[in-house]
Amino acid sequence: MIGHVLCFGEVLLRFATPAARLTVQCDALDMVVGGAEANVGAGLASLGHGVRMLTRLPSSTLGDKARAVLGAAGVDTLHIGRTAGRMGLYFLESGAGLRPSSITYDRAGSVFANSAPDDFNFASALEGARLLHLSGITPALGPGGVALARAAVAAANAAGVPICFDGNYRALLWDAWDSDPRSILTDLMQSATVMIGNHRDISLLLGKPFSGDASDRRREAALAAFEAFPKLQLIASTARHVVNAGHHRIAARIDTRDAAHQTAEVDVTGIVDRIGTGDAFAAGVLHKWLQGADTVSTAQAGLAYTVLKHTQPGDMCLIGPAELEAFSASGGDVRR
Ligand SMILES: O=C(O)C(=O)C[C@H](O)[C@H](O)COP(=O)(O)O
Repeated sequence: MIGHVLCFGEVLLRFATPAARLTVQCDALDMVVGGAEANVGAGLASLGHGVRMLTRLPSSTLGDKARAVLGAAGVDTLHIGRTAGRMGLYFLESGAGLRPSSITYDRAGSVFANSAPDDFNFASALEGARLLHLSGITPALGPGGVALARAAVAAANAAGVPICFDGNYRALLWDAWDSDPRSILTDLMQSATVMIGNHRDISLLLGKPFSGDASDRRREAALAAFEAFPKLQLIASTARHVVNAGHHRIAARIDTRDAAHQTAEVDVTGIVDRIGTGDAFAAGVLHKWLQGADTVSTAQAGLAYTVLKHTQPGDMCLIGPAELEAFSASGGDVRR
């Protein structure tokens, strides 16, 4: 495979209560395959890019299921290692109205979390790659996850492959061990060319407050990040205002060293599934970044892909390029 995006991270199974139900009210849960980096990979593959997944899965029917779903999305799964052990899981209790959804992780000791850098052939998976995508979830898994993220980044640097890093801050994971997210994430960000994250993520990284939603605050944060991280070329973020669980207002923003563009806000009502929408945003942005597009069309594609994901159940956005290009903020009637 040549010219692919390599996605590195844990693939999970999600077990979700049906719409609006509490766990205590359910006898059955819906199972889908997810995981932040896998979601970005499935989105990019659906948009027509070559994508390879680098991870490790259990040699069980659960691992088979995860690999089959990625393969069906068009992702190259040949570099996925298999070994005895457990699958990382997460449980989603679906919110409704003013009651937000909540997530319970059950992923400690998974095959991926227990892996060592030597369990992966980074150099071979990166051969011919245009980009390595990873996120702040891998180092949040514990000291072993930090070692994995560092090894992936070092291998990409050695191979001259640019890196996209999605902050994906997960307090539940960082708080579960004696972690120092600022120093770990700041160190990884030194190697990033593309950052998916907003002014609050930059605040965490730099230890400076950039609160407030005004556009100039966001620009100030972006410029501080460009100064702190020498390789960084592009920062992509969303501005999300939550009205209730089924209604958000979302804008997309792209900052480069010398330009910024923030789209108009889109009213997203009747949300079917909010999980994975950040990853869909990343996929939409990278889709255009890989084409060398300008800030305006990159922001628009990120916005369109994340808005479209809100209409789809599951973690992954499997919408193709034609529908992405045809997206209009006012929706439309049945196409026939
Ligand atoms: O939390 C994790 O570790 C996961 O990987 C599970 C989900 O697949 C992603 O969290 C989705 O992320 P969003 O696109 O930000 O909703």
